[in-house]
Amino acid sequence: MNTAIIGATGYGGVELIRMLAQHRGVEQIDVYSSSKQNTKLSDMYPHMKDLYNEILQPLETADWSAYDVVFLSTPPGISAEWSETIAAQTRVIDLSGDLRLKNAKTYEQWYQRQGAPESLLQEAVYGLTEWNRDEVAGTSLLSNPGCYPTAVLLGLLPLVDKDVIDPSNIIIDAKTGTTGAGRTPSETTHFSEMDGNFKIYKVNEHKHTPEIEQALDMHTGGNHPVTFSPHLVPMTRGILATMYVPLTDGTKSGHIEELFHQAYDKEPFARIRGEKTFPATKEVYGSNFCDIGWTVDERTSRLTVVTVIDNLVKGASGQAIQNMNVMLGADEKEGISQLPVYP
Ligand SMILES: NC(=O)C1=CN([C@@H]2O[C@H](COP(=O)(O)OP(=O)(O)OC[C@H]3O[C@@H](n4cnc5c(N)ncnc54)[C@H](OP(=O)(O)O)[C@@H]3O)[C@@H](O)[C@H]2O)C=CC1
Ligand SMILES: CC(=O)N[C@@H](CCC(=O)OP(=O)(O)O)C(=O)O
Repeated sequence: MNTAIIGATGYGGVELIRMLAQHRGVEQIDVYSSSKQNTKLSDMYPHMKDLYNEILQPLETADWSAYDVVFLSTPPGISAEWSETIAAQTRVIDLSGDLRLKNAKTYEQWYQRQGAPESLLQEAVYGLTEWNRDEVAGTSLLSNPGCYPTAVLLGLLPLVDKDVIDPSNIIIDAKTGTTGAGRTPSETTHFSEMDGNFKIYKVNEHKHTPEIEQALDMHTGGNHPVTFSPHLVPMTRGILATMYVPLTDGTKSGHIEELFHQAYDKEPFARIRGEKTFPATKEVYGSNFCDIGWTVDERTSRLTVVTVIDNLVKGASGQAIQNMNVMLGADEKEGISQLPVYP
């Protein structure tokens, strides 16, 4: 398999290389850059020295048809511009938010930029692999989910799908490490702003809100806004999402357990930790796992679901490779079955 990465100099790109390099079906990983062409990627990232020696190439002269898959690991707006050209020649996996929202107006409202062409939005398949495997297998234009939506939806979909929670009153409280913001330093994420600090940001304004709602609404058939409060914590990787949801009348905790098992017992990357057994971010660090725990509060009839992922793996590059494997009919676990790094 021949692969190419646009945006290879970013965190998502480097994480793609780490895992593609361990993929037994991948022969070539070419890297493209809009700003650092003709230098070695390992000059920027010395941890790759002598392990990955490819030179960054310019996008303009690429022959995309030479690749089985092209990954776009670029900021919003870039894949809206490039996907059409590349998708005419080969498979595309877009890690940005450009092709996730089916409604261009919703994208424009939340991302405050013009959306991708309508034809691309309709063609792109949303690749939350556990819930969309058949569609993923049949597409050549894949939109990889956002990091927060991956953590949130893997925890909620088994429940909304079977009507055991009230979808009109969902509260999501999620925490992320700073790599979620990419490699470019910013005032919000640099060391002295984050060390020993803990911040809430973009409350009710985060661009992942409509992505979460779109997926939930597809399962409920309704139109239910969610409350979403993201937080930044002083760690490099990881997301822990806590979802507070009212149970519908008569739902018992044993039924919740059964639904998680029904949804995920055969899934290689969704691990059920059980009732009152809560996962921590380090337990999935560097891996493609999403771990899930929960508890029922009988006093309030509320369910608390907790999920953890590594934002750069299951939240981005790992899930992108999982989707690539499904698209190409390879073993879904190939290249991404590393154990978490612990401690
Ligand atoms: N970090 C995370 O946890 C997650 C990230 N994502 C999404 O994945 C994408 C990549 O994220 P991440 O790697 O963290 O971001 P980074 O900021 O670390 O990297 C993005 C890369 O995009 C490239 N780029 C910038 N401008 C252009 C351009 N005009 N044309 C082509 N390439 C360009 C840059 O490389 P160069 O200058 O060399 O071209 C840069 O290295 C983003 O859309 C992000 O939102 C999704 C889920 C989780
Ligand atoms: C810490 C931090 O800033 N995290 C990012 C995570 C979003 C992301 O990377 O996802 P997209 O692919 O949807 O752009 C944020 O909150 O915007």
